[in-house]
Amino acid sequence: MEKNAKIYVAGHRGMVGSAILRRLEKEGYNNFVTRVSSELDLRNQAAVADFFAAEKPDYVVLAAAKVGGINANNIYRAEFLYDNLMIQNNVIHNSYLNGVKKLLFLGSSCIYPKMAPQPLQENALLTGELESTNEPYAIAKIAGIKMCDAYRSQYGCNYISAMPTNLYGPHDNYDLKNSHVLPALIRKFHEAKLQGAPEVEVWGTGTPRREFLHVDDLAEACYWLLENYNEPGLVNVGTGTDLSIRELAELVQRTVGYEGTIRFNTDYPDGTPRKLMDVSKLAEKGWKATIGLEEGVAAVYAGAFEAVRPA
Ligand SMILES: NC(=O)C1=CN([C@@H]2O[C@H](COP(=O)(O)OP(=O)(O)OC[C@H]3O[C@@H](n4cnc5c(N)ncnc54)[C@H](OP(=O)(O)O)[C@@H]3O)[C@@H](O)[C@H]2O)C=CC1
Ligand SMILES: C[C@H]1O[C@H](OP(=O)(O)OP(=O)(O)OC[C@H]2O[C@@H](n3cnc4c(=O)[nH]c(N)nc43)[C@H](O)[C@@H]2O)[C@@H](O)[C@@H](O)C1=O
Repeated sequence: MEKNAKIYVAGHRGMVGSAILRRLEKEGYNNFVTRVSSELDLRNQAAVADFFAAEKPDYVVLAAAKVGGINANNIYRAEFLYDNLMIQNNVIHNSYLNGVKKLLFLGSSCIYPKMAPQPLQENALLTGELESTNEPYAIAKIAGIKMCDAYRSQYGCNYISAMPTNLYGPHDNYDLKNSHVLPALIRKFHEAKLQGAPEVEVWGTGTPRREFLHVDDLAEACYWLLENYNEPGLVNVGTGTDLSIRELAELVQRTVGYEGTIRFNTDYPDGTPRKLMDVSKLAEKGWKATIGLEEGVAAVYAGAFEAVRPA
């Protein structure tokens, strides 16, 4: 990308968008276009069309989405499907209409079938049934991947799709009901320590396995992809290692220094039993994650409660 290129980072206030913006700024890019959702609701077709026609960005990073953990995905099923389809349809189609040179679409590891062989290879897409708790979100994200590919094949658009594993980092969402597991556990253990509570509730059985990538590593990968990657289909972004939710809870407990016990509440769903990314496609091209989980969680915990956002 040219250093003076005009780059629209959609969702620049979110965890991922803000990390990508920081990474691009570090590289010397300074011609950004941004809008918060109250200024530009990306579900609004006419407003998005006007915005693209007026701003004419050269590059687009699509990090705006309706995002949440297992509980939010399961409850707000209509919003996860409608909002995400509308946002990505409007942004991708208007990028095409306005000659955007390259667009990066962010999906998620939940696009893969619930029982796909592990580690999850890119070619597992659409080979089996999805996990029910996040099916609406996954269907929207799969549509986004296919839309990028269709616009590439019919119109020659250079639109690429990256599938990050579960993420954490600065500007995460710490809402106890709607967030992902890692910020939720950091907050729960932190508050239990402050209050001297005897136990912390962790959802599900503790046996599901997840992989966690620091968002600064994701931003590094996205920068690399924007500079170097121009292929159809999807590319996984992760660390290639996972741990059980029980092990994760124990890691957070150690980090926080909480001395009570952990209680698993099986009224909450486990979701997908395992989601470990096969990251060999990116590794073969020379990219790999650098921030270890213990180190990343410690750094996030140190800064977390400055970054808590309202529910
Ligand atoms: N967090 C994770 O663990 C993972 C995230 N991803 C993907 O990464 C991307 C970013 O996620 P993340 O940063 O975590 O999410 P956040 O919730 O932190 O940020 C999402 C951003 O999207 C914007 N947004 C939401 N709805 C609208 C709308 N209707 N109009 C305009 N903007 C909107 C918000 O803007 P505003 O702040 O202005 O309201 C917000 O800044 C998503 O595509 C997500 O699917 C993929 C895998 C894992
Ligand atoms: C990134 C990915 O995130 C979502 O999928 P998920 O990985 O299942 O999400 P999660 O982080 O919320 O949970 C991971 C595991 O952890 C357990 N768990 C324990 N205790 C808490 C807890 O307190 N909060 C939460 N949220 N989970 C907990 C929880 O029961 C589950 O077994 C997708 O919907 C989709 O949005 C997506 O793309």
